[in-house]
Amino acid sequence: MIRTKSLQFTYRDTKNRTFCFPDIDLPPKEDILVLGPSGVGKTTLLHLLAGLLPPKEGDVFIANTCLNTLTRKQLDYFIGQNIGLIFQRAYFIRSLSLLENLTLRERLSKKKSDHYRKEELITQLGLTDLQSKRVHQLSEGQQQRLSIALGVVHKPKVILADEPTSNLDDTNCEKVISLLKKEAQSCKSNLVIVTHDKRVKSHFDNHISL
Ligand SMILES: Nc1ncnc2c1ncn2[C@@H]1O[C@H](COP(=O)(O)OP(=O)(O)OP(=O)(O)O)[C@@H](O)[C@H]1O
Repeated sequence: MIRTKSLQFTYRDTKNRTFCFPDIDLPPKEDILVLGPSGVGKTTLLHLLAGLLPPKEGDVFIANTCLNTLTRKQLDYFIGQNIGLIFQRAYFIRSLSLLENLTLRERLSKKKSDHYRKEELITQLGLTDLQSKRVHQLSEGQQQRLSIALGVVHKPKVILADEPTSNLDDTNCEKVISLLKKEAQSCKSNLVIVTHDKRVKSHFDNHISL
């Protein structure tokens, strides 16, 4: 479940611009696209939902927890357990292999290690032959697919994906959309996707436009 109320945000160095976001009320297991022109604040909204940015005004509720009421330590733990963020630009430890990056993400969530799950994700994303490669040896599209695996490996309650298909060809775009939907379904998670990609829009009914 994701709920926001009267959410506003201002970046410290651009105080003359305040983003005011429409309220969101997303029941468990529902998915939604966030649409809008470049610069309107889509990524900012995603980062507010992920607890990475503190709102100037308003509240974010994830699974009935109001993020604003948590201490820094509680928030870090909550994010690790419940949020799966797939960044627009992928963040990895470049000196580690694909599999080692996944294992590290799983450890950070403090959830039980599940080797079968990692293998399954790697296979579904067509990365089987690459699992021992260091991340810097992967193509951009392969890194984007790894980024998706990192976002869902710990079975988060909320999957937040920022342009998850922008570097992918049609075949991999289809794979990623169906994997995200399947993961959201099997983990009973909400799925929120920021996108400009027409190929993604046709797969979802719900959207908010900023
Ligand atoms: N850390 C930051 N400090 C100051 N301004 C920022 C920061 N991050 C983003 N902005 C500005 O806030 C605005 C909204 O950025 P955001 O990335 O949320 O937009 P977006 O809708 O996701 O854009 P795009 O579709 O191009 O990715 C932009 O004008 C951007 O330059």
